[in-house]
Amino acid sequence: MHREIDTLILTPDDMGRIDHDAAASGLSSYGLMERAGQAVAAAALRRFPGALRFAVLCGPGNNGGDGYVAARALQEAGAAIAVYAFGDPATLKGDAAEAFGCFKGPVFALADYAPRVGDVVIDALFGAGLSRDLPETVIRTINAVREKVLPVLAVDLPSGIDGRTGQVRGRAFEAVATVTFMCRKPGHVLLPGRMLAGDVEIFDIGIPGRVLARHAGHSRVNTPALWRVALPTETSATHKYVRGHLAVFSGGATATGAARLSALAGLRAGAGLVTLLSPRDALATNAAHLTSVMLKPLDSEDDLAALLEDARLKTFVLGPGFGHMDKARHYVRRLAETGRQLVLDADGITAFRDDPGSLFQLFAASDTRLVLTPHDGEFARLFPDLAADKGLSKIERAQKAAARSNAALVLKGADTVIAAPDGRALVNDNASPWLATAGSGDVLAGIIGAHLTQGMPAFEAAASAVWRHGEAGRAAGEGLTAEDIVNALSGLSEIG
Ligand SMILES: NC(=O)C1=CN([C@@H]2O[C@H](COP(=O)(O)OP(=O)(O)OC[C@H]3O[C@@H](n4cnc5c(N)ncnc54)[C@H](O)[C@@H]3O)[C@@H](O)[C@H]2O)[C@@H](O)CC1
Ligand SMILES: Nc1ncnc2c1ncn2[C@@H]1O[C@H](COP(=O)(O)OP(=O)(O)O)[C@@H](O)[C@H]1O
Ligand SMILES: [K+]
Repeated sequence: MHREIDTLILTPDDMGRIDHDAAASGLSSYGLMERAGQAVAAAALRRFPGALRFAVLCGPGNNGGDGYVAARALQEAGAAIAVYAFGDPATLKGDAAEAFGCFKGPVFALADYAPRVGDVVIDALFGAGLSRDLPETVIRTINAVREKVLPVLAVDLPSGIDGRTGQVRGRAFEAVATVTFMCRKPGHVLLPGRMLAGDVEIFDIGIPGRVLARHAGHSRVNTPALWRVALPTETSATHKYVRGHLAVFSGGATATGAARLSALAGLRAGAGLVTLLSPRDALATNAAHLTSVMLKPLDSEDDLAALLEDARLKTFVLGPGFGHMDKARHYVRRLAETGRQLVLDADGITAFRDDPGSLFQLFAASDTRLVLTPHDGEFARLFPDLAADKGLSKIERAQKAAARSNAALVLKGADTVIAAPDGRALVNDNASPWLATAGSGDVLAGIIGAHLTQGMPAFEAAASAVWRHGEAGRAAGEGLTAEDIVNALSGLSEIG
């Protein structure tokens, strides 16, 4: 069953406020730590029944406190353990000091840990509180553990991952699995953190949902439950114009493939009709490759103006293989001024690199009608300051860009983030690495266009399209081409 907290992404700051609030409402904070440590021990025993020894590495804060609880629980279960501390455990405070006090056994200095084959490492050095690059002693330990290729179970986050951004602070453990508490943090879903965390187990340590909800921001993992209600419903009264008419701009004679991929994807993703708008010099090439997609000549702004007299044409995709920067800008202006919805991708984005503000201005005063689908390189062309700000997480970067452009923003990659101007953000996690193939982004643009033209709001259209693109990539399997992603779209079982 879907539970709201399974999709929430909370920053370490959110989590700090939640802890504080939970304590203020009478919940024992040591009780939370006790349950956290017990969950870690249970995961360790379940995952590593053949461990010769659990090396529990404990840090100077509450993450270390969880480690001492886990060490005690493992000891009580009869497992062999060895506990190593970074810093003097006598200086621990609060709950962590209590957890240390309850552990009866020797604690050695971290620098003395010599990893040996058969060890399973429980990494309780740093979690949400990591605030700067790791100290040298810890880096040496991580290197020694990695050298011996020992399995690591991380508590909350692998040490070295910044929980807010997913970036590595100097060096990080690579965990087989990570046990975290209540909700995922950005560090579990954004790269490279996601790769280094392994399987993420989310354990409920008993913080009430109402306390979580009070401090939860607008970030979620992209799942169908979040947009399923906005999906178009098929009834027997459906006809092709109800399902919308999507138009895709083709590039010139030598660059037509990308737009055809978008167009075909649009049709498979449910647009009732799709028309490819093609320069005359590319008509013959396009015609030779198209059957169900319709074809119309279009060479100039005047041609476009005539076309736009048909009010049923509400949704456009511009960018894949388009080529002409001036034309792109002029066409986009026309589309904006006549109230059309637009997916702007690839060359369509690059066309505004010298004056991104002019693009944002065109779509500023309305509901969200623009979807921007940049990869990192294209993003930097429209939002150079945000791209350069290394202090921002990918989620924050996308949120700021969406607000500035009044667009639904799809910041692509293996950890695609979809953001809305009102601050909502979804991180996608169902994409297979095989999606990194030429034309894959063109397919995505077509799916988004199809969802828009069927009446979904921009943010939901984009989020559901990214998810379907991911599912289609999985279904198509290893070695897929962009054509395979398109074909897999129609074979997908009902969403979610
Ligand atoms: N509700 C929750 O969120 C709960 C959190 N718990 C645990 O508490 C952890 C967070 O605890 P803390 O906020 O104490 O944070 P951490 O234990 O992650 O680390 C904080 C300590 O490390 C120091 N520090 C930070 N970066 C350092 C660096 N680069 N070099 C040297 N020292 C550094 C800080 O000064 C502080 O003493 C979570 O990750 C989780 O494991 C659990 O106890 C259960 C409840
Ligand atoms: N390593 C990866 N894992 C999963 N998805 C990826 C990966 N790399 C790229 N993608 C996805 O593949 C698509 C590539 O789009 P894009 O960069 O525009 O490429 P192209 O222009 O070749 O179509 C995007 O949807 C992106 O999110
Ligand atoms: K940790």
